Amino acid sequence: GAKWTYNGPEGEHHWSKHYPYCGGAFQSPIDIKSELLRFDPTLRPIEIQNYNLSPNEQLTLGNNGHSVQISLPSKMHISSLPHRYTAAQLHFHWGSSGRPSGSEHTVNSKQYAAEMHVVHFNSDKYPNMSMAVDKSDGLAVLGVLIEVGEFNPAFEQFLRFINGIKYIDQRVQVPGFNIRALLPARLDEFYRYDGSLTTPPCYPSVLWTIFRNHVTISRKQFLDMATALYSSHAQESSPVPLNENFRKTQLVDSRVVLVSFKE
Ligand SMILES: NS(=O)(=O)c1cc(-c2ccccc2)cc(-c2ccccc2)c1
Ligand SMILES: [Zn+2]
Repeated sequence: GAKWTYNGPEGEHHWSKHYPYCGGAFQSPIDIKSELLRFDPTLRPIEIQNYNLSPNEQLTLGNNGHSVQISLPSKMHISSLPHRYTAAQLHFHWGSSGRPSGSEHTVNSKQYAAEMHVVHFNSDKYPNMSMAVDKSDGLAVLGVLIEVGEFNPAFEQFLRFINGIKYIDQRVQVPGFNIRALLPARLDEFYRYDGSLTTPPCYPSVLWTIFRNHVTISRKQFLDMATALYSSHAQESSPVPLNENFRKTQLVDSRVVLVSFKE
């Protein structure tokens, strides 16, 4: 995509020059602070369909220069929201080998090692992702906070291929696996707020669901993700490591964060 980075002259403080929404309201990520929270008894558990993919299905694992992403089949969707939200892709944000804190959302100022985003679009109202991406009810993203701890076999299903996508625009096909296994056990405990894409063009089009409980990956798995990738092309003489790909937390203004749990 167009040139933007997380640091330097095209870093996040300059995004709004080419992407005006990045300087606007309803921006993500945010620091989820206790004093912002309001329990909402009407929040239903997240219900997902067709996340358990067969190994006979192929998924595209790619390096887009800003993150590692996995394309998702359109049979995967969220069925518990007011409209059907169909899966498009999932990707990650992480720190670096020297700084194992690279989540985008923080909880009472605690930053996690990394964060996964599963991006869906409102397929009831829009024919495809491109038509949905800039509409206020266009996208629903599931956010999972990631800590370093126990080894996570589900993450291994794609991490074992990561050396095939070291450089920008490289892609490999990987066998399908149970994407549900990447999520925490409890899909009924989450934070909910209206926000935006956390990358340019920063459209305020995202219904955010951040699960309360984090998942863990091992230190080696974290290092694989945080040190394997470059945002430069394969033949470039000076490779540019792809890490610290998280946006800083944004102003909440008068937004409230709803929670589905009481204590
Ligand atoms: N972080 S995010 O969830 O807000 C996000 C969503 C989408 C997104 C994806 C499909 C449709 C619509 C929006 C793309 C990115 C992205 C990450 C790295 C590089 C470029 C773009 C990030
Ligand atoms: Zn993201």
